[in-house]
Order: sequence, then C-alpha cells, then structure tokens
Amino acid sequence: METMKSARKTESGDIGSDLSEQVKAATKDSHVRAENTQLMLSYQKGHITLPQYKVLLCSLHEIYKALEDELDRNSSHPAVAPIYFPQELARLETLEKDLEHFLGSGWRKRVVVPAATHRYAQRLRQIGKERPELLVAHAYTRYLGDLSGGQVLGKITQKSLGLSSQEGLSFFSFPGVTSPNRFKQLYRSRMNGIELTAEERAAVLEEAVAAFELNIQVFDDLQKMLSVTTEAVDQSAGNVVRTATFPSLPIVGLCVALTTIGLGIYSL
Ligand code: HEM
Repeated sequence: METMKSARKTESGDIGSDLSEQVKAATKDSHVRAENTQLMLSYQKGHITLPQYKVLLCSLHEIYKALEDELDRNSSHPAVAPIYFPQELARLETLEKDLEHFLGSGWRKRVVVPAATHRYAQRLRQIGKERPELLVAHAYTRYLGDLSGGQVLGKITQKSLGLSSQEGLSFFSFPGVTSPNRFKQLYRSRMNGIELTAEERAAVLEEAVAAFELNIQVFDDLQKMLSVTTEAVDQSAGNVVRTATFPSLPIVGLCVALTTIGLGIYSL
C-alpha cells in the first residue's frame, strides 16, 4: 500500500504524510467558510432562537441517521473499523432525545429539512454503498467538529435558549469521552493507521472538502428558510415571530411545524 510521502508546504509548515494532517490542511479554507456562514456567525453571537434550533436539530437528525446507518453497516470494513466508535461518538440517539424534548413524542411526524440536507444524506448513503473508505472523511468532518466546538456551542445554545438545565442539550454531551482533546488524538492516530492507496487517499481528501461543502449548503439553505421569516418580522417592525411558508422544502417524514421560524444555526 502507498503511504504518499510527498509533503506540501503551507504557511504553517510541513503537512506530512499523516491522513489526519492532510485532511485538516485540505479542509482549512472550507472550515473558515463554514465558520463564516451567516448561520454560524449568528449562532456564535448567541442569536439562536428555539424555533431555529428545532429546525437545525431536524437537519442534524437526517444527517446523522444516514452517517451512522452507513458506519454501522460498514463497521468491519478496513477503512471504517479503526474509526468506528459508536459508544463514544454516536449522535443519533442524543438527537432523538433532544427532538422529543423540544417537539414532543410525535416529533417523527413533524420533521422538515431543506433540500441541501436531503442531498447530504443521499451522498452519505451512496458512498456507504459504493465507496465505504470515503466514510472516514464524513465521520472526521462531523465528529471532530462536534468534539472541537461542542462544549462551547452547548453553552451558547443553553444561554441563547434560556435553558436552566441540560435537558434538550444531549447532542453536545459526550459521556463516553473523558477528554475531547485526548480522544481527538486517538481518533487522528486511528485515521493515520488506515491503509489507503494513493488514489483512495486523494479521494478521501476530496470527499472531506465535499463534506464541508455539504454542511455549508445545509446552513445556507436553513438561513434562506429563516430569512423569509426575518423579512416578515422586519416588515411588521415587531419582534413577533411570524408564520413562514417554504413551498420548496421537501418534507422528510417528520417535522417541525415551520410556522415559527426566526433565524438560526448549526452544530458542528
Ligand atoms: C461556529 C462555527 C465554528 C467554530 C467557531 C469552530 C471552531 C473550531 C475550533 C476552535 C476547532 C479546533 C481547532 C484545532 O484544534 O486546531 C475546530 C476544529 C474542527 N472543526 Fe470547527 N468550528 C466551527 C464550525 C465547524 C463546522 C461547521 C464544521 C464542519 C461541519 C467544523 C469541523 C471541524 C473539524 C472537523 C475540526 C477538527 C480539525 C482537526 O483537528 O483536524 N467546524 N473548530
């Protein structure tokens, strides 16, 4: 197997031959773009509202359902097994708990996601079937992002929504991970141990950039949905959350009655 020794130089120095370093370098610009989407900027300013957060949870549910279905199905694939940590990382159940908390027991019938979320989930299912070695790019993008920004975002969410307890915030909690930094190191070393041909490695790097792009598109789609309402509020010169209709949104089974959306956010 090839290990691709050619190192590129950046302002921060040698990237080296480790997959984890190469992925980080390849997605550096995409990360800056993701951080600077309007939705992420709003989130960081603490401008998230409950209706907005519910819509975000719906999209995350769709994404993690596809990601974790495919990781589970391919858990013994040589490029998946080393980075398969369902006990420590799985988010699907936490999202379901949070959705039930915020939307009630009928939440499954009330989820709506924008087209970009649907495309993201489709991509995950496609590579899970056709090129499972690319799943590492998606798992890296979501889970290492969750572990990196999760604690801070959890606190911002709690404050923004005025929640007095941790209820509804399971998504940000990783009880199986004692130290996110140490776990990230372990995860990177597992990534670095995956044997890939040069072609596969190049495809993983490309897929990681695509994974960030899919996230950016989800944020932008959510932002567009939310801005419909913002305009309505602006016009009424009030602070009341208005009814918003999104005729182009495909309904994915369940949903948030999108009758009350302000503006919104992400996760990492
Ligand atoms: C509110 C916006 C965001 C902020 C403030 C933020 C901040 C950060 C910070 C501080 C780190 C740690 C960097 C380091 O350890 O060197 C990080 C890492 C990371 N973030 Fe974000 N992030 C944001 C959005 C996102 C999004 C939207 C994604 C992808 C969906 C993402 C994916 C990642 C990944 C994969 C890492 C791990 C990088 C690595 O160590 O290889 N982040 N982020």
